[in-house]
Amino acid sequence: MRVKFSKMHGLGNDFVMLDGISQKIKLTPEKIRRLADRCLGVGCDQVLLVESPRTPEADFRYRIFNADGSEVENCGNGARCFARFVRERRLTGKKRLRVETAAGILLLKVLDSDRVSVDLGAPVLEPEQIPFSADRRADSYPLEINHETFTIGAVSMGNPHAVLLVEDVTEAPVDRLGPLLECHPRFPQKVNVGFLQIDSRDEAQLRVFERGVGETRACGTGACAAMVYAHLRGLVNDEVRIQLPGGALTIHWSGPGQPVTMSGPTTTVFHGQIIL
Ligand SMILES: N[C@@H](CCC[C@H](N)C(=O)O)C(=O)O
Repeated sequence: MRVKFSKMHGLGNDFVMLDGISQKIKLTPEKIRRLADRCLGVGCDQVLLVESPRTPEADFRYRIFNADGSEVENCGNGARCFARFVRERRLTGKKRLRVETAAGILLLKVLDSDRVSVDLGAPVLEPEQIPFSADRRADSYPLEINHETFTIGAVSMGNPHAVLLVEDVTEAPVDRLGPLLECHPRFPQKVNVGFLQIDSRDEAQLRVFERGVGETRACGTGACAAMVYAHLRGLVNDEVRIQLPGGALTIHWSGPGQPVTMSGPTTTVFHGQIIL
């Protein structure tokens, strides 16, 4: 099967974008792993597949696959690239889009200069819905890893996130703790792990070890989860500029029950074809 794709990225979090409306595409975990492989395929953190919606309220459905082949619920940087992709591929001319994901409907607004803003809805904080094993909901939780206790925040932005506060993000033990936390038994569906340094009430820095990928240059839902945790702890204002290794995102959240919005850039790198 010969498939057309676009290679895109949001702050260096990179994607192979597939139009599953104009072409018939049958993906398997093995094909996804090959597409994502940086030596044997195109190379990316996530493969994103655009399909027709299953509900009349949405313009499109988009499905998200991590580089390890697993299908996941949400991807913030991917949502921004999706909005640009469907317009570039002339699948729509709309600047406001409603897109169906496994996590529900996202509202996207195409702004000027290739920027897109995403309304990801309200964060989920109830442990069993994250899912995270805890007796009751709390702003932070003690978590034991190899006989050491860490304090974490647990938030779902449609997909699960753990957030740890660190003094210095450049020195954060991302490579050591990331894989241990990703597969921690208290997160039965595994978890994305964010290491957050607060610089002021309006600025922070973040590195994310992504479930099913490893450390990426940026994680949109990770930045939203980090904002939610910092806000719950009373450390930041309602709007924060979060600096990730690949660049900055602006995140807005005014508190529990309110939607989180994220805005940031999108880049198209090249278009190609591959035999899958
Ligand atoms: N890069 C993403 C998140 C992609 C999915 C994540 N790895 C998961 O397994 O939930 C983003 O920008 O949000």
